[in-house]
Amino acid sequence: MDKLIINGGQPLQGKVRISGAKNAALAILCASLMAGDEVVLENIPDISDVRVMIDIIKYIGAEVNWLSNSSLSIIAPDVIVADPPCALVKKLRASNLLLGPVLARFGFAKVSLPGGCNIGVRPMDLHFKGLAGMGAQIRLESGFAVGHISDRLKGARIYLDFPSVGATENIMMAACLAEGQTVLENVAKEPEIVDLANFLNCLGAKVRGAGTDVIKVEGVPKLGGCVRYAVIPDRIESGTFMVAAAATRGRLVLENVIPLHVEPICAKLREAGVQVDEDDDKLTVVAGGKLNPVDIKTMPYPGFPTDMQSQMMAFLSTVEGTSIIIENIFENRFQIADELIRMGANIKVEGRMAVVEGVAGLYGTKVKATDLRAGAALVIAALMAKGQTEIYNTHFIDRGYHMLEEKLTNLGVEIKREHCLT
Ligand SMILES: CC(=O)N[C@H]1[C@@H](OP(=O)(O)OP(=O)(O)OC[C@H]2O[C@@H](n3ccc(=O)[nH]c3=O)[C@H](O)[C@@H]2O)O[C@H](CO)[C@@H](O)[C@@H]1O
Ligand SMILES: C=C(OP(=O)(O)O)C(=O)O
Repeated sequence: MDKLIINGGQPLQGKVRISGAKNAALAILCASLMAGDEVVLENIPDISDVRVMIDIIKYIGAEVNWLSNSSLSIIAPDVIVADPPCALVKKLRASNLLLGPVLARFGFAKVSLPGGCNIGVRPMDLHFKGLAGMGAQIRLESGFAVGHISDRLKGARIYLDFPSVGATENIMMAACLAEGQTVLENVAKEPEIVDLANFLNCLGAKVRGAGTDVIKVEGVPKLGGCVRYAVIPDRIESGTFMVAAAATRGRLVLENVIPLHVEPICAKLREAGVQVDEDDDKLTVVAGGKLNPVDIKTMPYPGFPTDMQSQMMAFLSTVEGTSIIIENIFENRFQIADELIRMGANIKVEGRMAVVEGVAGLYGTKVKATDLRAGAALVIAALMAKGQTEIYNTHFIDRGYHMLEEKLTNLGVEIKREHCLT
């Protein structure tokens, strides 16, 4: 176990380069199992979720080699081990994305129900409904999702009751190898879905409409390889640094960003009185003077992302006035409030609503991350706080932030990591 020790109170100043998107990279790693030839992926973040996913796909039989600290070569096998070990699968949420590709390519899959952060109930009913709609026999057996297909999946019309990111991805991937056309309605529109669709098309799939409510996939018998595919920048890492700059009343230039993907975050920061300027793949965030409280409701993209809610809560805890946050996606994402309260914040949680009364400042103390974004929020709180903060459970933060300490050190932060027993 490690802890992060941060001496706060300084505005963030300087430039930071954003890494590749965790959620796009994880889905694309799963999709690589469907490739008939070598795939070279670039802009892959070297974070613990990616490392675990690589271990899983290697176990399944893929040959995976790092070509640099952010690029990988993958050669998927013809014969696989279709039941990766539960201990690995349970380490991350995105392992649920193995089901569609493995089933579609190899006809059988047995994948433990995924693990990941405890941010709420995370069923897979929509994934199962979609795959079953294409002719797969899917059942839940002692904590495993087990799927069979007798020949090839069959294209179908599938309506999602909720635009689930994972269900959209799983069904879209499987549909690439189905016979005939699949029409997926009420799908998720997140940028990671578009990135995955672009990658699949690079392998020879025929996916249209990603990024809209309806995705149409014309199935092909097999997919090829891809000489080079660069994953999009991480919009949640971008948002985290933007909010950290605002929270510390700093001045930060973010490089390797797609401004459109962070528009919901830019909009809320501007509403709070933070200056956000866009220029191609760069964003400049400048905060100072009096800021305004804002209300936030998390929604599927292009709404405000649930993965940025905790970081905004940390920021708003020192903005004078009352901010209201409504969490519509994951019911346990307010666990962070207790830790912020330890640091002096004034937050009341009532079901899916949190009321944040801005205080003059936070103070450093010992706190623990309860999930990945709660960890990011505590880092932001620590950057603002007077004195020293020790953040425990850093393994959550390591799931999703590439070189966090190095990046913050370059921005003038005093931060170090120490091994600890708890
Ligand atoms: C690896 C990855 O990409 N993770 C992201 C993905 O998670 P994930 O793909 O798990 O999130 P979903 O979009 O599927 O979940 C959203 C909501 O749908 C519900 N649901 C989902 C599937 C299902 O079969 N049945 C069902 O009821 C969930 O309980 C949740 O309330 O999207 C979330 C929502 O933007 C993000 O917070 C996660 O960072
Ligand atoms: C919830 C998240 O990820 P996952 O779905 O991988 O748990 C996240 O990235 O904030």
